[in-house]
Formats: sequence, structure tokens, C-alpha cells
Amino acid sequence: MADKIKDAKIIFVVGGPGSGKGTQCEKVVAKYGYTHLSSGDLLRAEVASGSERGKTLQAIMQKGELVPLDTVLDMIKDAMIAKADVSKGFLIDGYPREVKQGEEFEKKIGAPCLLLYIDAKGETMVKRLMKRGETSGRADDNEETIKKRLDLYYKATEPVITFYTSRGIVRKPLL
Ligand SMILES: Nc1ncnc2c1ncn2[C@H]1C[C@H](O)[C@@H](COP(=O)(O)OP(=O)(O)O)O1
Ligand SMILES: [Mg+2]
Repeated sequence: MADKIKDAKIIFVVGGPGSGKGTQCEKVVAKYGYTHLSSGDLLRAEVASGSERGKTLQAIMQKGELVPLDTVLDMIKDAMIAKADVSKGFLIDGYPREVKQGEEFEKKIGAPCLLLYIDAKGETMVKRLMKRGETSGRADDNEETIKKRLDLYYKATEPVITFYTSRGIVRKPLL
């Protein structure tokens, strides 16, 4: 099963909450036909299923915290395997959120050929998320949780950019 994705082309898409990762991914999909997998969307689908696991995840996400690494990684891996036959490559949006997630992904799946870094100012991200919160119905698009997500981004996720910059695979798409 897992060797179906052994040689898959992998692009990580990393940026803060509200930076526009999903929007940029749609553009890449339209142009290059890669398969877009968003860790947040996969997690929200699990929550929407009403499963026990979903309830646990919901409580974590509502607080703006990271869900356990193994849970996200398993979900991404399953989604990749399910699409392996029809996919030219994968855009992994919202993962890795911390350096450890990147290391585990590389051990269990493979190395990324590229990391797209979606850069945006903190105040821009907050403004967008507050606006999105008016209609998104997302439990984490509120002022308190947004602040926690942003803090966590600077603390845990920015080091991911540094880590892959030293490997020479980070690109900023021209927005
Ligand atoms: N790779 C990952 N590891 C742990 N938790 C994750 C994760 N990706 C998403 N989550 C959880 C925590 C996030 O605050 C929440 C929403 O994720 P998202 O949709 O990618 O949000 P954002 O709009 O902040 O980029 O889901
Ligand atoms: Mg998103």
C-alpha cells in the first residue's frame, strides 16, 4: 500500500493562519494539476463525521493548539494513498507545523522537493481571519483563538521555514 506513494512528488505549503495557503494551492492545482491535501480540511472532515476521534480533535482545534502528530500524519498518508493512482504530485497544505512533523513525514513517506512559503504580515492575517470568522462557521476563527494560532505559528512553524531554507528548497510564490 504505502509503496504506492514511495516516489510521489511532494510539495509542502507553509504559512501562518490566514496567510492564504488554500488560495495559493488552488492556483497551483489549476496550473499544474497537483492534488491538494489540507491537513486542516482533513481534520475538519473527521470532526464533521461525528466520530469519537473527531470530538477529541475538535476540542484541541477550538483552543488553537496542534493535534497529535501521528493523527495528522496518518490522515495525510491515507489520503495520499487513496489518490496515488490519479495524482501527478501532492500539495501538502498546513503541514509541517513544526520541525518534528517534517522529520516524521520524511521517515514515513518521503522528502519534499519544494516548500512554498506563503508570507503575510501578522496584522494582515488577523484581519483576514476576523473577517472570515463572520461567515466561516469555524470554531477557531475568533479573536482569542486567532491570537493563540498566530503565537504558535511564530514559535513552532517558522523554524520549519529555517530548516528547509538550509536545504535550499524554499520558494515564495509571487502573489
Ligand atoms: N499539521 C498539523 N498538525 C497539528 N495540528 C494541525 C495541523 N494542521 C492543522 N491542525 C489543526 C490545528 C489548527 O489550528 C487547525 C486548523 O488548521 P488549518 O485549517 O490549517 O488552519 P489555518 O487557517 O490556521 O492555517 O487544525
Ligand atoms: Mg487552510
